Formats: sequence, C-alpha cells, structure tokens
Amino acid sequence: MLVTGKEILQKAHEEGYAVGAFNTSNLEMTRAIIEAAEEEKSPVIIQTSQSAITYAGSEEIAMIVRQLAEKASVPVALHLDHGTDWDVVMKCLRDGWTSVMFDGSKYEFEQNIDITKQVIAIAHPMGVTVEAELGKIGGVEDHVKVDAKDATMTDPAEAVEFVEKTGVDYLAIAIGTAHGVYKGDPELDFDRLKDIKSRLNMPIVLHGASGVAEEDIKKAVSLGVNKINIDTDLRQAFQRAMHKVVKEKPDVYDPRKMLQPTSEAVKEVVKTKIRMFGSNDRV
Ligand SMILES: O=C(CO)COP(=O)(O)O
Ligand SMILES: O=C[C@H](O)COP(=O)(O)O
Ligand SMILES: [Zn+2]
Ligand SMILES: [Zn+2]
Repeated sequence: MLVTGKEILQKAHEEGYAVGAFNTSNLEMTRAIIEAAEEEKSPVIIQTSQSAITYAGSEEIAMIVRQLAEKASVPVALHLDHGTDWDVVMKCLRDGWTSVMFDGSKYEFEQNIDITKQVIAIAHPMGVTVEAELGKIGGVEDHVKVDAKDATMTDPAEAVEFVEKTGVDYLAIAIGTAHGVYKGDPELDFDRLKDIKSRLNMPIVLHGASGVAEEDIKKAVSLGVNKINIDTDLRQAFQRAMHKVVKEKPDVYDPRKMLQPTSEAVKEVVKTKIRMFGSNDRV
C-alpha cells in the first residue's frame, strides 16, 4: 500500500529501527526494491532524485512507483530526494509523491528555516510529509560537489531550533557520511548523533550510507537513525551484474534477458540492507 513517509518513519522511531530509502529511476529498480521489501515483510521508501525525475519524467516515474506501491503487500512511500529546486518540489506535490525532501543546506540557517516552512505549509495540507537537511552532507549531491572537508556537521542546538521553527517531520543530519563511493573509511560522529537524538523526539535521516561498515550502520540505528538512504550500493550491484552478462553472454541481445540479472542483484542488496537496518518482519 502507498503511504506517507511519516507513517513509516514514526513507527520506526517509536520501535527503534531504520527503514531503507532506496533510489530509483526506472521500472526495474522500483520492482526489485518492492519485491525485496515484500519478501522481507518490511516497509520501504522509494526515492527519486531531481536528476532521476529529469531522466524518467515526473508523471511517468510517479505512475510506475505508485502503481507498484498500491499493489504491494507492505507500506511503500514515494519520496523526493534532495529537492533543491522549488518548482520540482511543487511538481512532485502535484504529481503524487507522498513525501518530499526540501534540501536547503546550501542556504544560511534562517533562510533554510524560511523555505522549509513554506514547503511544509503547502505539503502538509496535501497530506504529504517533509524531510529537511541541516548541516552539509559531503560528496556529490545533485551537481553540487561539497568537499568532504568543508562539509559542516549538524549543530545539535541549531537542530532543536530548526525543528521547533519549521515543524519538519524528519531531519537529515550531517555526522560524517558522504554521498558516492568512499575514498577512505568514513568516520561517523556517534556522540553528535546521540546528542541530537536525545534533544529531538523524531525520526532522524542518514544520507550517504552506501559503503558504511555494517557495525557502524547498526550503531547508528541503535542511536536513533530511522531512515537510511542507499543509492551507490544499488548502482554498483547493477553495474557488476550488467558487466557479468555482457562478458559471459555476449550474444544475448534481448534487453529483458540482460536486465533480469541486474534486478536480481539489486534485490539481493536491498534485502541485505533491510535486515541490517532491522525493518524486516515489521509488517
Ligand atoms: O544519500 C543518498 C541519497 O540521498 C544516497 O547516498 P549513497 O549514494 O552514498 O548511498
Ligand atoms: O544524493 C544523491 C543521489 O545519489 C542521487 O544521485 P543522482 O542525482 O545522480 O540521481
Ligand atoms: Zn544536501
Ligand atoms: Zn542524500
């Protein structure tokens, strides 16, 4: 069934586990993610970046995810990932997303509050719940390269003020993760996470979670992370499976036969993440 992000994340917050938010841009990835969630009896969030929407088309990708979600035996939310463009956020609200992220991390604190509030004022009456970002998450983020060293971590006191002033439903924080492929091992600031969670009684979001060690993910979940974004790990599973097909079966030219192994590979990664995050057997 299709639900809002908050329906999924509030329960995760209350019961102490995290739900995977997996990026999609087509039918195959979407189907693989939903099948994995169904097999694991887990709620799931399917998210589209702005560039995924440019690639697939807003109405087209919404139709694919919503149709599959409505038929699914588990709760599924359709979420806009890193909405930095006001018009795209508004279009997603009109086209049937059930959750949107307004990413105002490039703005000063007060301006981030201001625009986030405006998004919420429109989204909430439409029954759509909202994620915001405070601090700067490093890595490649929708055409903006944030140098990992310059990425600023979320200030716990600012987080409290931000949530009080905006009324945001779930908050993405910067605690040392980065988008894309890690060059070294990421170092997570668990004390900062603990401090933020103790001050905020709400779901917390972790971005850039691909490539983070299982024990660090589990620790982050135990300290209160409830939404975990995964994109790169799925892309790499797709890539490996695609390369294998091309190498081992160079004569196959039916796109369905070429894509089948990539879907299976993506599905396996999603299932592994679901168990790692502790959202299996929750439905
Ligand atoms: O945070 C993400 C999407 O918002 C995903 O990050 P990764 O690509 O590092 O998994
Ligand atoms: O956070 C970034 C996501 O991995 C989306 O990346 P993308 O803009 O290439 O779709
Ligand atoms: Zn951001
Ligand atoms: Zn992200």
